[in-house]
Amino acid sequence: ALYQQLCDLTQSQFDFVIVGGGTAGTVLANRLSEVKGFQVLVIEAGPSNEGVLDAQVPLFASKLRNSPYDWNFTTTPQKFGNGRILSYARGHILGGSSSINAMVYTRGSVNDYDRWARVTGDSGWSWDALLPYFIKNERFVQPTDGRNITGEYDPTTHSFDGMTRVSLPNQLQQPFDANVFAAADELGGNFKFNLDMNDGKPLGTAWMQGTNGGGKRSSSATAYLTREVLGRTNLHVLLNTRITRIQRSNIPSFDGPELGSVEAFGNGTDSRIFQATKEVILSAGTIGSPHILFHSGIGDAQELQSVGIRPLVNLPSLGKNLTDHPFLHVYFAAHNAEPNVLANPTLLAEALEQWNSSRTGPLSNIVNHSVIWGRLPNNASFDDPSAGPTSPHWELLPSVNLEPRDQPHAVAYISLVSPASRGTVTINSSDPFDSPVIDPAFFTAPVDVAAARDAIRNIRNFFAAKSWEGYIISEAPPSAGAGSDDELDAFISKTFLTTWHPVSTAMMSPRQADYGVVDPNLKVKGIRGLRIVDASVMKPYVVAGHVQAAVYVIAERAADMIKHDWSGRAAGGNF
Ligand SMILES: Cc1cc2nc3c(=O)[nH]c(=O)nc-3n(C[C@H](O)[C@H](O)[C@H](O)COP(=O)(O)OP(=O)(O)OC[C@H]3O[C@@H](n4cnc5c(N)ncnc54)[C@H](O)[C@@H]3O)c2cc1C
Repeated sequence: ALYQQLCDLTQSQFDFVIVGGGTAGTVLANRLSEVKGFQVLVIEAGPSNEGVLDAQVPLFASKLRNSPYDWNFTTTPQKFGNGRILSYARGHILGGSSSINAMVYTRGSVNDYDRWARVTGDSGWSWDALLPYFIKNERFVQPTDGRNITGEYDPTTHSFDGMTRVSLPNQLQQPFDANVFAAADELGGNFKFNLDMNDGKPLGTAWMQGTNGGGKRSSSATAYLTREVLGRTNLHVLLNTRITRIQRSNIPSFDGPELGSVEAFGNGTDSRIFQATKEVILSAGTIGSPHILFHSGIGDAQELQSVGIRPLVNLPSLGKNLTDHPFLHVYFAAHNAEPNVLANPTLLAEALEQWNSSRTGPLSNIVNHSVIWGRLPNNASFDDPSAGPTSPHWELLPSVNLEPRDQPHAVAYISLVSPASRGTVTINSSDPFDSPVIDPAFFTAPVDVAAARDAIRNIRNFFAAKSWEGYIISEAPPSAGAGSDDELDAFISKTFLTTWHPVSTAMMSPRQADYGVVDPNLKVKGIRGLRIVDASVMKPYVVAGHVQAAVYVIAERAADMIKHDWSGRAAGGNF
């Protein structure tokens, strides 16, 4: 059942209490409640995703940022950005960030996951071992324009009966899309055509795939918490309720949790304690999970004491290793560029009518229709921060005319997907309602600056291809004319943003390691009965791609681990 507010739920004790109904939390809610003997509670701070148009129409995704469906965090002043502060979106809605994200679906590379397996000592985190979970998660569907998509993807890479809808662009944007692939064929090399970027070897130019199906966003809420799932009598989803702390359980139990209760606050002043008899599972995300743990006395003991929190478990790695992908925009003035639907009220009204009636047209698309993944040259004078030769250093996302600018334009969004910089999440007060202090420390590793320069030079080469003659006029401000390393660095420093992919603040480490936050089974070190299942556990290497697919497989695998650990012990267990 779905409860809109704290006072609607009378039951206080459950087998599992999942904190955060986001991308990972809703997967767990679905999978754990498949076991009829498990009583499962999910607590989400945000409201329902039902009826939120901006969370349904793919091209409206950007309207969800700086809205009530966003936690509206900001970063600390960024050193490389001359003190600039960035807004740092995180989903505050059922489905979490999967309900507000840009819907790009990329799995990452074979090397990314094989590195996780190597550094955690658990082969279950390798690409081959996780492949069944990608398959379990994905449901590939046809685009809504009904075109023949042969040659735009490799069907053998995909699953057609999983949960999260994945598709190709629902309507092509011509001549832009055709030009992208003509330029890729013309230039080859870094840009050569790749039939499917999701087969573990993403390098090259590929058609974009997104978590939208039937012309609508497919979030973890729409895919995993369907009406039928919400109808299960053993699943309870509580909205608009914020968890501030995890505490010692007052239920005496030999194999039950040590920290088995959570402190919950509703939208008013009402508060309650919920008890888990088996496990509390933190799925509050890369920012939310460490934030709750700090206020529960878990983290670096000295840092906690300095803000007046009594330490319970000393875990110095918590909140460290924040890893994110910096983001840049490079603009090119363009002739005949396809119109900006979002900026023209007449076109927007027509497009919305089309979307309402058939889920087709420009609003049914995610922002990008294609993507280019590339690597720094082999002779680069830095230690390679990537996971290996199948992992890109940068991603170029060619797009057209989607931002309010004076001139029609093409734009390349650049994401640096194998960064070496590491930041932190900390707290500066003992009040759990105060925002955490977020420092992604972008570009503090020089190799990240080198990768950004290389990406900018590559997108210039790409748009200089003959295939763009008559379309691209010239590079536009603010990057136009920045040629030397120093000039490029100045442009990067003035303009970089985030791709909103923070991970690793509660990283995995081998079971016996005295660093790290969770073991390879995602159990918090030094505490019984507490797991973390979300993007924060990625061993301090983000996948070289957009991260939601990785979060889905982490959650799917975690659900199997949890079922396995409690199988036979679930009252009336039913597998
Ligand atoms: C604007 C944006 C664009 C993105 N674009 C893409 C993209 O195109 N492709 C891609 O692959 N990835 C993208 N990402 C990243 C991806 O969506 C996230 O990495 C992923 O969804 C994170 O999943 P999670 O389960 O770790 O956290 P989330 O999905 O963020 O879930 C955490 C949940 O916990 C809840 N919560 C937090 N604190 C509390 C608390 N104290 N009490 C109760 N509930 C709490 C939150 O409200 C949220 O619902 C984007 C992210 C953002 C924000």
